[in-house]
Amino acid sequence: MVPFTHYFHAACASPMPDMLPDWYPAKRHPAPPDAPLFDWLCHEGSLTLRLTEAGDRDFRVELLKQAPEPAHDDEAAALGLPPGTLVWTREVLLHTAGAPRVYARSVAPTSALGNAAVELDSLGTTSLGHLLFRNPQIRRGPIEISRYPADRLPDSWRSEGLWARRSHFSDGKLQLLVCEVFLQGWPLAST
Ligand SMILES: C=C(O[C@@H]1C=C(C(=O)O)C=C[C@H]1O)C(=O)O
Repeated sequence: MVPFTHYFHAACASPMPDMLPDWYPAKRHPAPPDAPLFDWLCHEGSLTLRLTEAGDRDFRVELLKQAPEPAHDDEAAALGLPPGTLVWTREVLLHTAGAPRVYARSVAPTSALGNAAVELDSLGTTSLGHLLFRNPQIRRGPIEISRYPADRLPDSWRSEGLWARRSHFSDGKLQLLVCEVFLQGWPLAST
């Protein structure tokens, strides 16, 4: 007979089901956050530029990771890919006014990096926003918002219920899904 403790440990060891984000078009979310965070989530222009201005030009990108990895299920669905497809992935922290304020994760099918492939691969700590917003061929799709699963965030910035937004950037060939999570302590005192 299998002892009770065996069942107990097996139950504790089993992975928690992945909490999924619940994306809604920003203006149709049933329980959106208050201003000014909602205004930041809905902002269609460059977040890099807005954060740079809000931090009085004290802005920098900290590169956490840039590598191919399996897409999360919601990312794969948004890009029309089978679950788990390997995608080009870039994760950064956007620092302004002396601290990380936003975690950003951008993913693209490796076959859809388009003409930007070389530039994307060599971005380093240059903001992706510079590349996206200086090219008039690249259009932003509608912004969606959701609370973001804590277990997808870097360890030191893990917190339940943080707000995120995502949108799709494309010039026809490039297919890039950019997700930005507003970290704890938001909004900035200056906003
Ligand atoms: C999309 C933008 O670029 C920002 C910069 C990123 C980066 O360097 O990886 C990622 C997402 C954005 O937060 C923007 O500035 O709006």
